[in-house]
Amino acid sequence: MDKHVLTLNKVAKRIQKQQIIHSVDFSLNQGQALALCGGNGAGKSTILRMIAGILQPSSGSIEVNGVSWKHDRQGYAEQIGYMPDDYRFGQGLSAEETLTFWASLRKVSKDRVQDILNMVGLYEVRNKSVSSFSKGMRQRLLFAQALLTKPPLLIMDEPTNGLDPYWLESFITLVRAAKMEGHTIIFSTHQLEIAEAVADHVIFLKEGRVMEEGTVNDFRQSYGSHGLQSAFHRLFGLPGSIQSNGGETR
Ligand SMILES: Nc1ncnc2c1ncn2[C@@H]1O[C@H](COP(=O)(O)OP(=O)(O)OP(=O)(O)O)[C@@H](O)[C@H]1O
Repeated sequence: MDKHVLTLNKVAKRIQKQQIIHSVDFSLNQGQALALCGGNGAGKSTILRMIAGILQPSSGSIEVNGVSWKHDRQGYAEQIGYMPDDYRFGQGLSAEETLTFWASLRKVSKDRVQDILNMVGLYEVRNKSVSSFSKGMRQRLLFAQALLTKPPLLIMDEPTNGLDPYWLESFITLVRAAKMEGHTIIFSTHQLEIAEAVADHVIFLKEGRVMEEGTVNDFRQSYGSHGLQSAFHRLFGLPGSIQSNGGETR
């Protein structure tokens, strides 16, 4: 039997009097990628922040490789890399200085910093101030820091926001390579084509509940060739939905 890298067991989150996440269960095996999809406010970031240990569930449990944040924070932190949906970088620091700072905190070698700058296409601009970077360049820097320690679990909140088509392609290649290297990946996205390109498993969330889940193939079998788009349209009631018999729009 495959060993689960990530397990969520009846995870719920209440903030003040609002139930943000209702009992969510899922697990992921090594090398698998899971996409969390859904409209604005569905609860994607909240789930990812709980997995990243930034928020604690109100009930239920989360384990990464059998380690829970509650029982072993240091051990848990070593299991994960987290790419937030937004981050305020230190003023005036270059890309290389920023990554070197994170690398020193995590005892990562300087060689790894150079390798990863190369990998995400920021090597040429490594000495430029991050404050001069575009959104897409900042996203690539955040992706680099999440992968610095080669963590077993990579958590990414809207990783492709602001990427142009070239870097979107490159991102897909990087994520596929990370999977091949054995990283397990969970990410949120509004871009269903990204989910389709890299995810093994997709979960649609609405108002903090899992509405539908399955493999990309499961969605194709249920909804036709535009499986994820059709499921999204059905769940979120957008016009122009695609019929289940093979992708004709109404
Ligand atoms: N600290 C908080 N206090 C109160 N409500 C919150 C808090 N954090 C999140 N929420 C609410 O929880 C719900 C889920 O938010 P979340 O950011 O997880 O959604 P999301 O699916 O990531 O949305 P988006 O796609 O817009 O980023 C929203 O209704 C949001 O307003």
